[in-house]
Amino acid sequence: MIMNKKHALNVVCFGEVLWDVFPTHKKIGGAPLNVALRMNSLGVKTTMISCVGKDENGEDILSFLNQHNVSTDFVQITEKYKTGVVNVMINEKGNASYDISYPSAWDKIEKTKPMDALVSKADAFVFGSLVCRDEVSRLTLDHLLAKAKYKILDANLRAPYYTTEILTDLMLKADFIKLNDEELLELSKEMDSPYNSFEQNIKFIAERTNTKQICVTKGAFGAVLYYNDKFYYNSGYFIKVVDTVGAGDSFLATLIVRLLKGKSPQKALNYACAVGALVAGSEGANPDISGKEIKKFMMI
Ligand SMILES: OC[C@H]1O[C@](O)(CO)[C@@H](O)[C@@H]1O
Repeated sequence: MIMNKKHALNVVCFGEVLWDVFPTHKKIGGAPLNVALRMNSLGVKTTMISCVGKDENGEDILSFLNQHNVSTDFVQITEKYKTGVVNVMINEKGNASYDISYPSAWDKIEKTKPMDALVSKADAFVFGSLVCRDEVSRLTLDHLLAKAKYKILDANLRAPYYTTEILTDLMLKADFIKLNDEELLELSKEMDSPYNSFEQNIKFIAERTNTKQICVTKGAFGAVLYYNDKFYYNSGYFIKVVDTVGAGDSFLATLIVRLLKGKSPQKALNYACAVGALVAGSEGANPDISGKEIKKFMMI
């Protein structure tokens, strides 16, 4: 990755845009969209590649993104499929589970020529595994991965929509992998890791997938960053959890932006953990959080 503090950063996020439907209300969501919104709030020009249906939910997503200055030039509109909707269930600890409608418009992102130039010029390209559940979007992603210069995989495993084969392929192509602790364990086992420790499994995946940068989140207990052969740790910030929806997405967005801006890995990790905690302490995936609020929270 080329660290460049001077030019204005621009990032492309690829994948699901949808409405998270909670028992009493709905909130905008989709992991790559959550990343795009948070990066944008941190001052990075972000473009979303996705697809919505020709319906009210789709119009609402487009206007939300436009209001928040996330470019929608590459959000396709289809008459054949509905805009994505996800039923979100929150348990007593604030942890979420998802019922993700299929097929949704974002399963059908078609490859176009102008996307190639957009992606090849971007400082970073963010994608996840859920978007691979349908062949149309998966092939488009595969094509774009060959163009992107810094590829960030946010695994975001959503059962039953992934296979170890697809995951391994995505990890092999990625320059940076983000997992949570459960995902690390699951993937290490699937890949026949002989280890039990966190660090050994991270190194194992790094070697197997030829990836120098891996970050693993640990919920309330912070995160571990393996960055060019060194480990960095943050043990978490205390927050009363409202719901964990999108906390990992905002964490990743913040971490990547800080690293791209040339901050030290440790400082970038600390800042990202604080943002993740603040999101978990608010409703939905995309609460507004100011720089002032983050700094104040980190001083507690
Ligand atoms: O992307 C699938 C689901 O995961 C989330 O992004 C949270 O990480 C939700 O907003 C969405 O419904």
